[in-house]
Formats: sequence, structure tokens, C-alpha cells
Amino acid sequence: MEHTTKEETHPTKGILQSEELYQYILETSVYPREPEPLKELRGVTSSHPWGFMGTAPDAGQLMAMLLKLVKAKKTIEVGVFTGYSLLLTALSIPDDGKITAIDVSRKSYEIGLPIIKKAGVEHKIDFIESQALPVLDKLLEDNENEGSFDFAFVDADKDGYVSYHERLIKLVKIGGIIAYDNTLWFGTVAMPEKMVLEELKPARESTIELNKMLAVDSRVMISHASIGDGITICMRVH
Ligand SMILES: C[S@@+](CC[C@H](N)C(=O)[O-])C[C@H]1O[C@@H](n2cnc3c(N)ncnc32)[C@H](O)[C@@H]1O
Ligand SMILES: O=c1cc(-c2ccc(O)c(O)c2)oc2c(O)c(O)ccc12
Repeated sequence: MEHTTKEETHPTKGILQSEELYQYILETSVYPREPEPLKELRGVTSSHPWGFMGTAPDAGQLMAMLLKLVKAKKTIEVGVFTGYSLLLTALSIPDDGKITAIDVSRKSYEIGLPIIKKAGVEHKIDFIESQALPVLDKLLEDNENEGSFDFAFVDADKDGYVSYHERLIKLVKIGGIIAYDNTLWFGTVAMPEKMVLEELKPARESTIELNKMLAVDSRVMISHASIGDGITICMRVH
């Protein structure tokens, strides 16, 4: 009888599964071009007990490219943590650009805030300490906000993503981008459930549901990029 062993150790973050190749990408193409403030913020985040949650710099590089391609000026971020993706967004939008940044924890945001201030981009950020859903619903109460956002980045509670999508699809303009982080969830979405660490199972289930929903949502064009922990880039078409 085939004997399958349970996944005993936490899967490594990084779908590439080759540490050497990932380091090659970082050292050749990412770190030499990473703005100093982002390097500094990544540094202070690395000593945080949950530092591994920070957006991966290679994924950040892709995000910065997307922000430039859509000429993003008005954006939303759900899930700030210490602010790596928030700072890269602030560095990528024009001086009069605005980011509505939502996180339940101001405490972790305040770790990155001094670096954001030093980079001269704090004025672009409206940080809201709250559960994300009520903030998205409140934004929709103002008709002016419908279809007015150029870009949204979602990197928070995975069981909230489907609900966030139903709001963000109305808030983002036609041709605008919604990017969802961790849509491969340490590769567990492709593992048999019995192989997955208990602590990863709930988010694995939510991520599988999200991926199924996005795959058939005709309101968006999607690209499920296997970069970082999986990023699904959605462009609103209807
Ligand atoms: C993976 S971290 C975000 C990483 C961040 N994008 C970065 O670049 O470092 C996830 C964040 O989502 C926040 N979060 C979790 N559930 C949330 C919710 N329901 N509403 C708002 N923020 C939430 C957590 O407090 C945490 O800071
Ligand atoms: O709640 C968790 C969240 C995350 C996490 C990691 C990287 C991200 O980019 C992200 O958005 C979330 O990782 C966990 C983990 O690795 C565990 O073992 C148990 C719980 C969690």
C-alpha cells in the first residue's frame, strides 16, 4: 500500500523551489535596482517575528512595473504589515497620487513609517486602521469612488479575498488592475489536503476557492503568475 507521509515541515516560501535560482534572480535583477528606502524597510522587517510575510522584492519589482504601465495615481492596498508593498507603490505613483492603505494593525505599519517619511512619500498615503471589508463598503457608499481606482493590491486574510474582490471590481476602473498575493499558498493548493500542515489548511481552502472564482470571472482578464508565493493579476474588462 502506498505510504504517504504528512508534510512535517513548513513549505518554503517561493514556488521556484530552487534557492539558488531565486538568489540568482534577486542578486542579478532585483537587489541592484531596489530603491534604498525599500532595502532599508526590508531590513527592519527581517527582524520582525513575522518578517517572512513582507512582500517579496521580486514580486515588488513586478508590482512597480504594473503600477507604471497603468499610470496608477489612485490605488488601494489591503494588508500593509510594515509597508514594503505600500512604500513601493508610493514610490511608483506621481507626487499627487493617493493610496488608501488598510490594515487592522497600525503597530506594524509604524515600523516602516519612519522610512516612508524619510522617503518623502507619506503625504500620498491614507492609512486606515480597520478590518478591510467595512472600509471597502464605505468607499462604495460614495458613487465618486466607483470605477475610480487604477490599482489594488490584496495581501491580507486569505478568507477575505473573495469578499474583497466583489468590492474591488466595482472600485477599480475598466482597464485597472487588482493583484492578489499568495494565490499558490506555499504550493499547498496543488498538494493533497492530508499532506498540508494544519495551520495552512484554512488559507489553502480559501485560496483554492478564490482561484476557481477568478478563473471563471468574465469581468476580469487574469494572469496567475508563479512569482513569490503566487500573484494573480486581474485586469477589469467589464
Ligand atoms: C502578509 S501581511 C501584508 C504584507 C505587506 N503587503 C508587505 O508588503 O509587507 C498581511 C497583513 O494583513 C493584515 N490583515 C489581516 N487580516 C486583515 C483584515 N481582515 N483587514 C485588514 N488587514 C488585515 C495583517 O494585519 C497583516 O499586516
Ligand atoms: O497566517 C499566516 C500568514 C502567512 C503569510 C505568509 C506570507 C504572506 O505573504 C502572507 O500574506 C501571509 O503565513 C503563515 C504561515 O506561514 C504559517 O505557518 C501560519 C500562518 C500564516
